[in-house]
Amino acid sequence: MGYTDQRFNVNLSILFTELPLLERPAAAAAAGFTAVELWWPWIETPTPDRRELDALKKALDDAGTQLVGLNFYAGQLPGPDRGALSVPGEESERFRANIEVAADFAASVDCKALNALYGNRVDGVDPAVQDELALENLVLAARAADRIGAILLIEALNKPESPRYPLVSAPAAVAVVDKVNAATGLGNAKFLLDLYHLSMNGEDLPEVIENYTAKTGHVQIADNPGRGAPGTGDLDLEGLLDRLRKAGYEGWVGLEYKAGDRPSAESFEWLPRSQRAAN
Ligand SMILES: O=C(O)C(=O)CO
Repeated sequence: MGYTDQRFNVNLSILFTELPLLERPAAAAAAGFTAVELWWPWIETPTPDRRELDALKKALDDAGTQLVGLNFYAGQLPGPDRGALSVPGEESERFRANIEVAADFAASVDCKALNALYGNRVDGVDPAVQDELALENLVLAARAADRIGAILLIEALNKPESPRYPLVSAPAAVAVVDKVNAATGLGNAKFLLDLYHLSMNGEDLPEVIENYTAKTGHVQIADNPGRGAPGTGDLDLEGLLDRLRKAGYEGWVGLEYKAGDRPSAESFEWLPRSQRAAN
């Protein structure tokens, strides 16, 4: 048990961001990793030029890295936004325009998990209206994911850092997972269980693992406080990952932490090099 048994991947939207996007896959590979994940890399546009998509695919292929998770377009993230799909008007339209583009890109690199951030509450808009729009858009996203044999992830964030995001607990995110599956009948919507966000919310992590592992499609980690590498905070991440494994989780564990005051390549000392390549 312990870190030895896990399949780690590196989040290239939070680690290696000191490098241009197209250099990050090779940097992760040089650090010993074979799997990576990304937030939507083109925050200004849900529909980048074909050449940009091809260049990213080439960078992933040339580095020998497998993309194992991709966020749909989520507005300005990093930035004030936390998704677009529940935000009426232009942002929802941008999310819709992104669905097939993101799914086709994921298919082109054999990526099997698409993460759909829900979006912030908007002043003056009835939350029920936002939730209705969200369900419509999530159903479209789940169908697109299904078309390419992928799962659709729904993530809980943390309230202190995302005060306008409505899914700030595991039960809230899982309730949306259940609604999407009930609406599509596809069963491919899953919970993205991020131990950092949930611990920031003060949730009982062993209880969350016990209750929701069966509905979990992806896991992400960072230590708390600080969102740094394992060992920089107080979380028993090794013990929590053991619990997840015992509860039946065999999927990816995304390293979604900040390197801090050092180059990203120096932030993996907690994980022996021999355990970085996915098996
Ligand atoms: O914004 C974040 O913190 C995320 O985890 C996005 O996936």
